Amino acid sequence: MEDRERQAEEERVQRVVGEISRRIEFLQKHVSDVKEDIVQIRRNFWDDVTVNFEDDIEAVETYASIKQQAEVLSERERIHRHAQNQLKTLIRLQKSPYFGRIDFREAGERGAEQIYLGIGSFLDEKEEEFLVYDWRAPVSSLYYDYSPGPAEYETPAGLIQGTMELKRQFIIRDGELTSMFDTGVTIGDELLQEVLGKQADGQMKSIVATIQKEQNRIIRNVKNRLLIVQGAAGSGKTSAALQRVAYLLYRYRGTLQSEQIVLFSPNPMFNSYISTVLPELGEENMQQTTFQEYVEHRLGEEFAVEDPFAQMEYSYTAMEEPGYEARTAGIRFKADSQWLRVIENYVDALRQKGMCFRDIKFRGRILIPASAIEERFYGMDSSLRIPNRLRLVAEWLLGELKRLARKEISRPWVDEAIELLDSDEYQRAYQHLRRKNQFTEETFNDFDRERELLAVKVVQDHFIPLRREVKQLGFVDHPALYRKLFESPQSVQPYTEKGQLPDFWEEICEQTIESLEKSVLSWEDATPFLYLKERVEGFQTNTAVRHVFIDEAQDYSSFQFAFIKSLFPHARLTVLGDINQAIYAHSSESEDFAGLSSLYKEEEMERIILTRSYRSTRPIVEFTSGMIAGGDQIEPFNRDGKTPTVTKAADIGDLAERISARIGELKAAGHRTIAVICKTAEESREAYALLKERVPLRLIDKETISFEKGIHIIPAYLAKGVEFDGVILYNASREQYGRETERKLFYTACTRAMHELSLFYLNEKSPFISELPASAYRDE
Ligand SMILES: Nc1ncnc2c1ncn2[C@@H]1O[C@H](COP(=O)(O)OP(=O)(O)OP(=O)(O)O)[C@@H](O)[C@H]1O
Repeated sequence: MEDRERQAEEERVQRVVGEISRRIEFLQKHVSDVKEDIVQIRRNFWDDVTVNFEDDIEAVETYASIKQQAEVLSERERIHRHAQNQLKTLIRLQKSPYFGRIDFREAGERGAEQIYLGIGSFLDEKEEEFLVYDWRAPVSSLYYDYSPGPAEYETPAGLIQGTMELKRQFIIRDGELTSMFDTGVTIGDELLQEVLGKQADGQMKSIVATIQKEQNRIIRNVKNRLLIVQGAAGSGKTSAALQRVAYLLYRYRGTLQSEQIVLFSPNPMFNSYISTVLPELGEENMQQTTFQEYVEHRLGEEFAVEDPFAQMEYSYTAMEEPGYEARTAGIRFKADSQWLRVIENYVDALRQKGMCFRDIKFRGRILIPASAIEERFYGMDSSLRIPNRLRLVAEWLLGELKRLARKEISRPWVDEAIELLDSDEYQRAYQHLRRKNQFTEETFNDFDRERELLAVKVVQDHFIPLRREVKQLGFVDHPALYRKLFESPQSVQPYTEKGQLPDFWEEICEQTIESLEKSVLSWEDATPFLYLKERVEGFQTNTAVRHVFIDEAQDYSSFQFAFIKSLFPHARLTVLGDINQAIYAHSSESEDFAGLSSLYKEEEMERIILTRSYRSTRPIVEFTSGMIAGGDQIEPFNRDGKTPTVTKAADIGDLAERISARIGELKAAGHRTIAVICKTAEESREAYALLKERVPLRLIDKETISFEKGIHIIPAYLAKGVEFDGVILYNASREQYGRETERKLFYTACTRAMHELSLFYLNEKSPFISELPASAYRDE
């Protein structure tokens, strides 16, 4: 019976692959014909349009004819693009047309329908029968949500109920069926075992064939404005997020484009790590950015902005430096929604008084003093919103500049500038006068007129940057506005609720002023400063974006969430995070990202918790979950492996010796991606200097943008979100990981390991290890 089933499935695979091959052949011919058409149209473009500009009517006809021809071309190009995308999907389907089958009998029907699932749909030649269903089709959700028995799925037309009679999985490689198994409750432990047991190759993979039920809820959620996913390390948050992007693009095809989806990633390297998942699924990548990149882009060049990694480096290395406690308290306070309210209250108060303006200067002279701008601003009706008032002030300033430009013409510098003009400019002025018939034929008079014309031009040119500045509201002194909040410890009092301020406030003010004076914006000030600027100028929102994804969301502050929400007012938000990996000094402390969820109504949001961890072997999960509160809730996927090792090194030379030997062992065991994880960039550089003579390795820093297989040295905070076959903790000593604030960083580092985890240390091992039961690791 089993053999017969298998034979039938093999035959079906052959038949479907055969049909796909025929379709590919047909489509290739079609693509090449269309391409030929496009080449022809481009070549003969001007032959096929009638160009005649003799009079207005002819010109209109010419325009219409060009437009029509351009439309024909763009239609052919669209067909070409579409056919090529189809071709790409078919080529992938040809290798592996499907990965699953369900037999589903709808209630009231006699027979069951066989539904085969793959990465895209494929119809038979007559376009009547689905030989393969897209994994995102409504019926496909049965596969992910149910085991054989009663089952139901939602369609746009309503709920469909019935019975699933069979659920089967296939592995098809290069068009051949290599294995198949009928599965029960979860989706094929066998298949998952196989997938998870593989070596990493430096790129994240799609999980389409083995999506788990909980993950499917994340992928298919379309009801809520805010979806919060709290999931253990390695529980598939990023994987589910990317599958979700693919799902949304399918479900809303025709109305949703990939550019309307934005993903905030933890660092630039992460972008490269995940970049192949969507193309593998036949979709284009969404927009990817980091929050830092976004902030810097919006801030322009007003300040040198400290980057978040420099702040992190400070947090983990400067504990003994003076001012550390104050700065840390400042980082936390400025990330909180309390600080957001202070800024809101401050902006409200600015309607009455306190705005800061800059003098408008020209060649070292003040043309319009800040006081005049202020007078104008506060002379307006105070019920007008600040951004509207600023627009009116700008208009007034442009008028003033026009008036002042006329006065400027008689100044001596203008003569000098005219002297420096090249002959073309003279020629143009001369032509201009001629055209306007302003020549009088009296040489002296003409000379004066020419000089006047050139003077007007010179002044206008020199005023261009001033006018631009005014249009961009450059007369508002934002740094001074922000600075005023810190001028004295009392400055901020009127805007706080119940006068609440953090410890060390006086020192925080001093530190902030010191940094602003150097025109450096600390990372903790970057978002608040930008928020203040946007509130004053009027928020420049992005209304085109429909979905925003925030990965590693535990590293965002309440302030940053509020900012993102204001930036994308029409977007739905999917945030994915793990509170146990919150490694920034300002990180969210609560599981449901309280700062964020308070911005939404309860009925607008959904929370999903993922507790199953897929990345690491059972012994690694048992080791790492022991370090964190609530770790007993984390359920390892049952994959066996070696117990983590903890090795003491006698001295730094011995450490290098042992680590290079372990790298050799890991390589010999077939591991392709290996990371030596350090606490900071500083320690990574040290480790690199020590190891580079012994083993070829690559030092990863915050500038690194590509992720590849090989051996890496990497600071823990940059290893966020990525994974390695083998992880070596460079120095898991008490000195490096002894403070409570370092626990989550340590946990994040250890949870990057898929198959093997080795920890080394000098002197005394970290208490996060010694607290664990002795059976969780092997002392060496
Ligand atoms: N359903 C699944 N089928 C196969 N592999 C899976 C599945 N879910 C997760 N994985 C694998 O588990 C690993 C971890 O997934 P992912 O990086 O998405 O987890 P994460 O929750 O984002 O982790 P972290 O918080 O530690 O960054 C990846 O190798 C991924 O391919």
